[in-house]
Amino acid sequence: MEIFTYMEKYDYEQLVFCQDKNSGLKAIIAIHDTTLGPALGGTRMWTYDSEAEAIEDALRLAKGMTYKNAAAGLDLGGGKTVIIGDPKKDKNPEMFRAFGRYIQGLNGRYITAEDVGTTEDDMDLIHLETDFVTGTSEASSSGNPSPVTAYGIYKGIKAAAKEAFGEDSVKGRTIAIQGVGNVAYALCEYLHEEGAKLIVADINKAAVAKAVEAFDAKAVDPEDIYDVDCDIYSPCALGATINEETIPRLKAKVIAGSANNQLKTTEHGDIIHEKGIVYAPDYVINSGGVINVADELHGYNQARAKKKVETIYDSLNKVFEISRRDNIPTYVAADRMAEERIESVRNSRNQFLLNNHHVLSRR
Ligand SMILES: NC(=O)C1=CN([C@@H]2O[C@H](COP(=O)(O)OP(=O)(O)OC[C@H]3O[C@@H](n4cnc5c(N)ncnc54)[C@H](O)[C@@H]3O)[C@@H](O)[C@H]2O)C=CC1
Ligand SMILES: CC(C)CC(=O)C(=O)O
Repeated sequence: MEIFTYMEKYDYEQLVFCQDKNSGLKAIIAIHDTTLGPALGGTRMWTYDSEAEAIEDALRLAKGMTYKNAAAGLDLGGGKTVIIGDPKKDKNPEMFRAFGRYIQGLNGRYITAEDVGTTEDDMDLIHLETDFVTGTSEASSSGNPSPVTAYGIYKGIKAAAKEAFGEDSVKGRTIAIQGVGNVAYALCEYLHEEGAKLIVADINKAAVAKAVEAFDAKAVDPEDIYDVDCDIYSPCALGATINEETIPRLKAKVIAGSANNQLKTTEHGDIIHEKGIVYAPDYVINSGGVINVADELHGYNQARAKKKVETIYDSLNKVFEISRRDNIPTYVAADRMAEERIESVRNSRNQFLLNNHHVLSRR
């Protein structure tokens, strides 16, 4: 990958490589766009096959955050970090403290949070070095975002069910859930409570066993989740599972889950649109977590955050309406919504304004 060519093509602002030999830290912070405000996005720790794969993941995830934060109506830009390593084996406190110092060095251009492979404890370690971190265990913090993300996914599944089946109840619907980690386990609780029939798959057998036991879910092998008879497919593991290989196998009328970057390419979004599948754009339906942690920046209020998360239902209705009206795929409708908001703010910032950080104010 020609990195500058790629950054220029998709308008990335900054890519930061962080290395600390002492702790083994190898992290990449990608900042996509800060038109709406500082870039907020989680830190993912994952075993990548190559450095190129890690860079690509950081870039794609950061751009997704720009659109997610814009579509959610937050005054925040988009960024994301990936730490290269196995979260089960390679973590140590010094690693997260070193990472915290790199974040501090960005002086507020980037604010981090949890994502796959990182925890509240990791955020606490980062917090020893910087205030530009959310989702810590402090009483004033919003804590782990996953349960709130799950609540937003539940509301979003209901909006998508209404679009596809004419009613938003999931009672009696069969829902195939890929990955039963932090978000999906909490999601299963909501769906089970309302009477949905659940089919689950995960590469972690213990996670599957827990869901089978708690929600009377049916378990299938990870590779078989695309073939099951279901009304709704809910991708809640990693991205790119909607692709040329899986689309012909999917029987669901709705795709709605928490994973980021679910479409392998935009072409796959076009194909599912043509097939009449209702796709809830990933960054709209999974914005509950970021809405929750962003609330912290104004002094966390749980009730206020929950109320805002519930607007995911209305945002998706708006996306479906635009998609129907203009006969465009839902991912295009969502992109338009997000881009219009960013553009309008960009255009309204066309006058010079002296602020605390401007070179003139140092005189
Ligand atoms: N945690 C949050 O608040 C948010 C999470 N997301 C996204 O939602 C997804 C899930 O996040 P979490 O639940 O926090 O992560 P997690 O790591 O707790 O759960 C992911 C689960 O997927 C499983 N998995 C991985 N590869 C798989 C495969 N090929 N087939 C089946 N299962 C597989 C893992 O074993 C794990 O149990 C991620 O894509 C994340 O980026 C998006 C927004 C917010
Ligand atoms: C986990 C969230 C708090 C932020 C994020 O990175 C996301 O929504 O993907």
